[in-house]
Amino acid sequence: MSISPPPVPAPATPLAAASAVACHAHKFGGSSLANAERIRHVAALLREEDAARIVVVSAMQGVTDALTALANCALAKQPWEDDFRALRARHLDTAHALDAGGVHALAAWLEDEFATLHAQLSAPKRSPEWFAEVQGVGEVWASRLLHAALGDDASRWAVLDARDVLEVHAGELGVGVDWPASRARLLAWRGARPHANVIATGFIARNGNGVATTLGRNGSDYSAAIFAVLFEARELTIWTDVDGVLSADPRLVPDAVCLASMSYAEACELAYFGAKVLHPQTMAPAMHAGLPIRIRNTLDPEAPGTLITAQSQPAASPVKGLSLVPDMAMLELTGAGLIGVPGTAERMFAALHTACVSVTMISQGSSEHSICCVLRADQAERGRRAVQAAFRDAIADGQVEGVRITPGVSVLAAVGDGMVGTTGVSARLFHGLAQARVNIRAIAQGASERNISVAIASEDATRGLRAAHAAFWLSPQTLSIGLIGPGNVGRALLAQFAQAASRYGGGASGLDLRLRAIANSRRMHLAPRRLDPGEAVEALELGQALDFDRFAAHVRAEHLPHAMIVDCSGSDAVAAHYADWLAAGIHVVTPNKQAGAGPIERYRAIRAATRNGGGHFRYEATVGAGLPVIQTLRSQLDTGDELTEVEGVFSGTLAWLFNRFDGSVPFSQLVREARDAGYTEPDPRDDLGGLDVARKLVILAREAGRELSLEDVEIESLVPPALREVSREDFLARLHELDAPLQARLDAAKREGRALRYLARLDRNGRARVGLVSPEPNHASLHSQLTDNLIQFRTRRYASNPLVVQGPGAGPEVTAAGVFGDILAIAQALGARP
Ligand SMILES: NC(=O)C1=CN([C@@H]2O[C@H](COP(=O)(O)OP(=O)(O)OC[C@H]3O[C@@H](n4cnc5c(N)ncnc54)[C@H](O)[C@@H]3O)[C@@H](O)[C@H]2O)C=CC1
Ligand SMILES: N[C@@H](CC=O)C(=O)O
Repeated sequence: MSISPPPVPAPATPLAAASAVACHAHKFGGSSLANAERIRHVAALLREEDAARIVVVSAMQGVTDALTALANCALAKQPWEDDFRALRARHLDTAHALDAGGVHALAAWLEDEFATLHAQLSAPKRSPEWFAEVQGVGEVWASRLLHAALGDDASRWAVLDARDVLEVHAGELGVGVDWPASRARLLAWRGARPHANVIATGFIARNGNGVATTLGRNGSDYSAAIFAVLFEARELTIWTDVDGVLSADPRLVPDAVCLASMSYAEACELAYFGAKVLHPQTMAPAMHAGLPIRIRNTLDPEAPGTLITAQSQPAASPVKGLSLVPDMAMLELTGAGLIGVPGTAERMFAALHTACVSVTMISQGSSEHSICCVLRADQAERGRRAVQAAFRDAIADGQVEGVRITPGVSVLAAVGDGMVGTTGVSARLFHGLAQARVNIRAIAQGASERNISVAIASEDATRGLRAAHAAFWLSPQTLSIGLIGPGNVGRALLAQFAQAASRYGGGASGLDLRLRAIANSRRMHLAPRRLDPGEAVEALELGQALDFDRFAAHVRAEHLPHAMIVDCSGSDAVAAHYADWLAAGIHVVTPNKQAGAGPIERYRAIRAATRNGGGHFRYEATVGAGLPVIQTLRSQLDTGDELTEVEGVFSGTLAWLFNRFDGSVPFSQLVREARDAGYTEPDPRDDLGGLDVARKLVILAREAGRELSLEDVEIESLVPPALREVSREDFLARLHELDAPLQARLDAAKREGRALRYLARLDRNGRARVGLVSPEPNHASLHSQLTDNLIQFRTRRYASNPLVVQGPGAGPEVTAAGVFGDILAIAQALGARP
């Protein structure tokens, strides 16, 4: 789209010279003037500035709509008195609050105003001028309210009713300004009012006959630009209730960012395509006069806002903003008879013009076999009939197939001066949309290269907008992370996240790990943007009841490129969700062995989900905690080797216990110490009963392609039968019952000059056993220490001398590091260079 601003004739007598001061123009919208408190706040903002000021005001929030409704009711002879009284009361209340001492006689003045309005609404004569007078009176009231709010300073301010000065006419493309006449009137008006500062009414004006009129919806911004030019202001600040122009609608894109600067052309493109920036008409006088416009937040005046000037400032992204126009329809004219025939487009668009149908986007392939355009949905049927009528004969002759309307369409536009001459912008947009599975129905890019527009199904619109935003504003390696299970391991992981925050916050590495949700067995907390890892556990205390579906849906945010759930629980109930999460594209990382060693059908479903294009699944920390056990095995298998046997110490807890157990301290006391150190499973019977070791053996066997299950493993339990079924608390209370049988095993081993070790073994025949043994004195397990795991792989390549992985195999820190490593490995697979 190209906007050519209407000419703004140079002043015959410079007004700034006439008024002798260069001023700064401000415009306050209805939200900034919603009540007495806001109006006082605006007055305070104005008092802070030393320069001369011209301030253009809208009506108080909602007042123009209320006046329009009153006028419509009066026209339709429907009751309007109640609404009139409410409007009067609202203004009088505000007047009393702002002019309590009656210094400005504001209430009395307003009473007169409302009496006039009442008479107007009751009058039998109704004309367009009448309507404009009723509709525009809110700005007159607002200007007086703000004047009163200036208090002692008010004497330095004059109030300007724009109808005394601003002369406009209905132009072909909207309201046009009669610049020479307006300038002359302003000079005359100014001559009688030498005040340094002026409050002018927005929205309203007069026509050449001196009759009241308005500048159309959102006309106050236009008024502000016109007055800024007329007063030759250095800059125009438009005050609103947001921080500036955002990269996309923040209600749809939570990650939308405030733009520091943009060009007039960018602002026009965005405004036209649905972003609530400024109406393009507003920009026209400013563009012509080279007037900088700044958008600022009344509620946060310190925020720098967005500066709109002729020159686009260089920015990180070639795209400045994304906009979305909903409620559109696509009209398509197709037929072999269109090919190479001149004048087809002219006929189609002339028909639409005659039917008063506005066209938003046009697309035609070079084959000329079809031509399509996007229209407002409520004009689509009218457009279809018009085009059908224009091509009636060609349709009857079969040269044109017909006119088709596709409803439910939205137009998504990427806008930016930086797109001009930059390669790869459309590739990024289309790739982002493709990743979000958004189908593109039609594409348009003008030769200005400032705008790429796509027509997409409205049901995909929000997802498409978010995906496109992520493609341009976020690192493509932004991971939305949900953590389940902030226990020993989960908390250690949070601490590691906190420590690495500066590295993985989307900075130099490009990788942005965003913790956005946390859950324990009872509660969850979902953060819209980002959770501070240092405060996540505390936030959980105030969370809501755990609901896995909502948790996963939140983590899989459409506005973020990737989603990951990190399960640091030991729960089977959580593992039961993995296949669904993976199938939905959510990556899963876990130290929880329940999935890798759980029912074989579930394991197969998980594998199938990852194979069929789902998320990545990594669970390195399930065996050997932070040790590279699974990846070592994988790299052998992936390079063509074959596992024949695996044997070793698979439990950090049992390694630590039997490294320490020499009879000097009861076994039960050592178990308590291991538990306190965070080595044991949530229920230490999983370690002592051999289940934890058996699970790890199953995981490795399955990794090597064997369909082993827990039932296939011969397990020796160190837990006496009487303690196997009791509650965890009872078990811990009766731990001493382990002491005598284990002391007896130790004594027997010592008598043979041996020690005890709990070993796991999968032999070449597929036999799997875990249990307590007294190994030969030269066995490697006797030369390990503390929580050392020792995993010996015998493969075809490592046949006579096994491949050994050894090191600490339990503890929150090393386990969390293993989990963190898996997260980074997935990020790397997604393209990050952590
Ligand atoms: N501690 C260690 O050295 C190692 C632990 N692991 C594994 O790490 C996992 C966690 O171990 P720890 O942190 O020591 O356990 P923990 O008992 O300290 O923490 C478990 C956490 O999971 C949560 N949780 C339990 N059931 C849940 C459910 N149904 N839904 C949501 N949350 C649930 C709990 O609320 C708690 O926050 C276990 O699967 C364990 O096998 C793996 C390797 C080493
Ligand atoms: N409890 C387990 C923790 C790691 O899987 C162990 O002691 O090895």
